Amino acid sequence: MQRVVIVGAGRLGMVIGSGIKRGVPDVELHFVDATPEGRERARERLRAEAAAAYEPAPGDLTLLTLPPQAFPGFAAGQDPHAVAGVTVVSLMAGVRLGALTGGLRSRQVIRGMTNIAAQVGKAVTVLAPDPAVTTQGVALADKILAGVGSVVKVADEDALDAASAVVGGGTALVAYFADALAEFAMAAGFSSAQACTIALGLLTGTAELVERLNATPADVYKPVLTPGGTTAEGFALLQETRWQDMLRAALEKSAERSREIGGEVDGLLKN
Ligand SMILES: NC(=O)C1=CN([C@@H]2O[C@H](COP(=O)(O)OP(=O)(O)OC[C@H]3O[C@@H](n4cnc5c(N)ncnc54)[C@H](OP(=O)(O)O)[C@@H]3O)[C@@H](O)[C@H]2O)C=CC1
Ligand SMILES: O=C(O)[C@@H]1CCC=N1
Repeated sequence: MQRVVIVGAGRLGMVIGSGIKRGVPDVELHFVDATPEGRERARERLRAEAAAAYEPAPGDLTLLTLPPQAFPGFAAGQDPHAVAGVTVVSLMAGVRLGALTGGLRSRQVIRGMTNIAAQVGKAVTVLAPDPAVTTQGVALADKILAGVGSVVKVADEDALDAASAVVGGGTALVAYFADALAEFAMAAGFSSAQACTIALGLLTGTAELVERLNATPADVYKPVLTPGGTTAEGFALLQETRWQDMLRAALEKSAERSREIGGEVDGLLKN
């Protein structure tokens, strides 16, 4: 049975754990968490083993879902010989490969980013392996994370700061947008349940169209803009207010914060 150890039973750790339980067969799920509450959460909700100390075994896949700033303290307590036989995937925003490999004193490390859609098997996970990770290590990470959604591999870890913004935070942006649509429907007199049905239909219907038509999102929105019609009128206002530029700027802010967190963690590791 493949052991998967999730370090950090917080929001992301629990979601990934539940996605793995649901979507990946023959996995023995273990949690490590700093607090009794975190460990209890993992035991109760996921019926997983949970411990305070990280005790890796050769062949494990370890997923790091700690707060980035907690990584240096966590890494300092680890025995590099024990970690050597393990493939480690960090899902922490900003923490750079150099910090991960230096902190853990192992090169079997992959920097990744994912999102909470893992809970329903629909995450996108971006992986940037350290060049020294074995083929088996990459294949193991790929197999487990493919069980909770799609996997995208990149050679340059710089893409991971953008991924923090658009992949990690993207679910929040999409839900925030859908929330505005639902709010509009409610303000127009639809009940909260009806507004939710409308928002959900828009999210799933649009996603399915993009998928089934093998299209891009732009391919899907353009045919709705009937010349002289209602949607084009509203879109004109969005374009006037440079709404897409605003969204890009917000994503760039998030990516910048990811780079900044990377710097903070590098600083903590040096001290
Ligand atoms: N939330 C999300 O949607 C996403 C989060 N991420 C990344 O996941 C990581 C966690 O985020 P999130 O789940 O939101 O945060 P949470 O604070 O909910 O989870 C972090 C968990 O780690 C535990 N923890 C802290 N220090 C240690 C330690 N030394 N050893 C073991 N466990 C520890 C915390 O325990 P306690 O609370 O008791 O301190 C908590 O349970 C971050 O690095 C974030 O960048 C990435 C993509 C998406
Ligand atoms: O906001 C954060 O820092 C984390 C990483 C991406 C999503 N949540």
